[in-house]
Amino acid sequence: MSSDNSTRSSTGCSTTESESVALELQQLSDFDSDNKSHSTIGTSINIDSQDSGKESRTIKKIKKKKGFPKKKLSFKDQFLALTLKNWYLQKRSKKTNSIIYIFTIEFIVYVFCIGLIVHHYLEETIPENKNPESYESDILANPTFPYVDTPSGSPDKFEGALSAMTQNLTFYFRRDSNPENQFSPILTLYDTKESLDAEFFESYEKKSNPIDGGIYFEHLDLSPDSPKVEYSVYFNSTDTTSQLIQLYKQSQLEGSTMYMPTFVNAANGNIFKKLWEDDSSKSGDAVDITIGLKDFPDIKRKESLDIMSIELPFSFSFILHMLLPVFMVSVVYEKENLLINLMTMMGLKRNIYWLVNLLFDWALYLSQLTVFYIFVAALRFRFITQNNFGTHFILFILWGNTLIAMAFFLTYFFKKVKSTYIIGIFLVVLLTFVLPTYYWAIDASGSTPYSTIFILKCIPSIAFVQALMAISDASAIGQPGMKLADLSLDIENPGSSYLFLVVQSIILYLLAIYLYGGFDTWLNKSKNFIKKKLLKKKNLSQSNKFTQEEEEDEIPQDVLDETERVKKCDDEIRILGLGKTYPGKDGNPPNHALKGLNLGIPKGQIFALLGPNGAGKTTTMSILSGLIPQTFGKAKLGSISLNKENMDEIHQIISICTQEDCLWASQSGWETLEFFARLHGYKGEELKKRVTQTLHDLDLYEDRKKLISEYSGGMKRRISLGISFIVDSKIVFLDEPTTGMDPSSKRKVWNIIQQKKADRAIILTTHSMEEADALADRIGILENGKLRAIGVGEELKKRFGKGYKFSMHTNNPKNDKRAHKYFMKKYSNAKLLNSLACTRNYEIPKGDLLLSTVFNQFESHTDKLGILDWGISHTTLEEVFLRITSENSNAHL
Ligand SMILES: Nc1ncnc2c1ncn2[C@@H]1O[C@H](COP(=O)(O)OP(=O)(O)OP(=O)(O)O)[C@@H](O)[C@H]1O
Repeated sequence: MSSDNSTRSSTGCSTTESESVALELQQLSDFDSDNKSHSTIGTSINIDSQDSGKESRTIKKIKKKKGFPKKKLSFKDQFLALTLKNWYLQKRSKKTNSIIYIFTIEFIVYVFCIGLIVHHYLEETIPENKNPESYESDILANPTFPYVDTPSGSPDKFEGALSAMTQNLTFYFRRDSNPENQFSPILTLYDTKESLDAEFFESYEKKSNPIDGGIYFEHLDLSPDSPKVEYSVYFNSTDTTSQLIQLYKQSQLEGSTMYMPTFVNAANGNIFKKLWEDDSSKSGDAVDITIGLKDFPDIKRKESLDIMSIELPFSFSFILHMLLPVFMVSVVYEKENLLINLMTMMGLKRNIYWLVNLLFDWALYLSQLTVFYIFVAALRFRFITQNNFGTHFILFILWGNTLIAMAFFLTYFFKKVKSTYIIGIFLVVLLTFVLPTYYWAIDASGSTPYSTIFILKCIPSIAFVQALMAISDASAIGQPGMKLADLSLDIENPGSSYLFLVVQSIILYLLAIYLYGGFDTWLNKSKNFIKKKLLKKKNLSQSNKFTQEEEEDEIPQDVLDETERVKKCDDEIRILGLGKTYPGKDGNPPNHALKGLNLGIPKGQIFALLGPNGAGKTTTMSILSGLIPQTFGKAKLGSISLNKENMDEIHQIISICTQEDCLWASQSGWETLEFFARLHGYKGEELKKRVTQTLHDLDLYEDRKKLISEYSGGMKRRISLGISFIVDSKIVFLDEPTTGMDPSSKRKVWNIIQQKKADRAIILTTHSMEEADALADRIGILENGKLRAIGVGEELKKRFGKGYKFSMHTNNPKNDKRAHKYFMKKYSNAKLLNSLACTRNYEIPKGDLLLSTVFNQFESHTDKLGILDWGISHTTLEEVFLRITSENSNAHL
């Protein structure tokens, strides 16, 4: 088996491909003179970025020697290009974000309209004192208040009241209507302070059947060991009564018949009585009694129901949460349409991409916040009038930061815009209603352990809503509002939520950076160190496994020659032993998609990489453009070695026309090209000229203002091609650039590619043999991850073609038979391929035919044999392709 599969190498030895790869890798020192490591068979397979430190030193040297492109893509240019692109997209974001915006706007209108209606029409009247501060509440706070007998008839009523006091009842005394009993108070019980207030106010307004006073127990604990009582005495605030207060203060009570002190005495007397009745041993002990004096309510304040204080934590947190899917969608859209990859391959630095997105998200967030503040300020909601501005503004800023961090982090897990919308809205409902309601419920129970509150506040939305609720509560009716000084780090205080939000945003940003590979350079160094130390053995065994499998294949001479050439050449693109193994999934074995490719492409050349589906063409392009890392092997683009550390430099010298059209549907053709040109630093007139010229070349100038979504498939393909040529890159990758184009567009595109090749090295993959024939200076046929043939098109046809194709067309069936007889007589080795309606096609083996002889033979017999038309042609590239690929697939069977 091995002898059958061996082929003669240039030195005359029998060589297999795996040996050759090993050999090639041993000679990597020629390929990269500064890098002398990794040259043994086993370890050389895994060269990737282990030598990153050395590599960067190497690059610097080479840059000096060969003149690395002086014009580096600048931060400013990239920032400006991205900002303008985002601005164009935002202008038209109605299309992409319409559902969210409509939903949000409707909700805002709904909430604020209800707020307005309630604010203006559902007013509540609250009685209160004109001057509530006029009496000190503790003037009677004397625990050893003297006992005074209550007026006749009243003690019984106090008894009843006191027994009911355990339920915090309020009561008042009304003068008996019988003039004889006018100093005998009548006791009336009320169960709420509000109803008592209302009764007092009515009595004050009517000035008839006046109420003399009342008592409202704020605190009543008659436990024998530590009794504590707190109550307020209401009285009618007439001049006489005011004087009485003065008298009372001076303890000039003897002989007084006035009611107010009497009430106090009565209340105290009965409290003591109640206490000491049960335990006479305590008789005479001091009891902690706090007594306040309250004027009758004498004015009515109209207070509208401040709906915002009640619903704001939920409604506004919902509105702000709705920005989460909006933030996510813009990134996921660019991920789904491979736009982030395209922009990166075209030289965009990822950190600038995220920075511009961050700024745009902030702009959107702050605009929503401004709308909110304008509304609440215009309507004078207590949330804004009562609370210190800093308390809520700081909270909203911290929340904005956390929300954006959360959006960045979550985008990593989404691939499709549709699922982002659906799951995003579901998340919003969960985060704004379900979880906070749960938190509210358990918080209201008052017995939640600190640890539970802590865990719940680890969810960013709960930390935010908790703080918002606390600030709203602090400014609810009757509350003074919140000041910055009120904030603390206590877990139940909103201040702790601020800290939670800061920590959460930092964690989320770090996670997002990690997931998107922001720490890769740093991690790679550590990983490589560990790999070197610990996993050396594992790598060796994996590499050998692959090598053994490959030993069964033979390498054609032209491929071997190319390998030798690449080692010594100075081509713009040099690929040596490049391989890719995709890990096996769901129990499938790993897929060796590329098995040691050796190839060199000089400047000014178009190289067509042909191959059947799954041959490894796109994998090759993806590795070279840095989209995926190689599993083994090396490549150099210009003077830069292909590895992770050098990707930024590589992206500055390459451009790509991807297999899929990676375009923004809501950008115009002009804007798309302008964006990529700006990315590469073109400005002003030069930029305009370039975009105009490219659009003319692509025959799209007339349609430049149309949105990409209105372009046909062929037009989109042309714009994709335009992207790869609008910048001055040294290396261009064209992945099936003319798929779906009509023949005339195809030819135009071929012309453009031909014109642009002069100072570029171009790799073209295509399934169109006609295209490869028309464009390629050299052709490589890839099959099952290996190069099966390489050379100039004509050479390949000669080498792999079986001979010539001859066809003739006669004027009638009789002549058709005669002509066939004549032909077979002259070329007995020829094979009739097909015959239909007086047209016959033959295949003539190589070497049997001299074109001048054929010409003489048939030109002189055309009239005799009734031949209307005849022709002879070489084997087509398609036949070569089919032959090479079918031979190899047969060999594999
Ligand atoms: N991300 C991936 N994960 C696993 N296997 C992959 C992945 N991408 C490609 N492959 C496999 O690698 C092999 C080469 O695929 P590739 O896309 O490079 O072929 P291709 O020559 O470009 O094919 P086509 O002409 O259809 O575009 C195929 O077997 C394919 O299934």
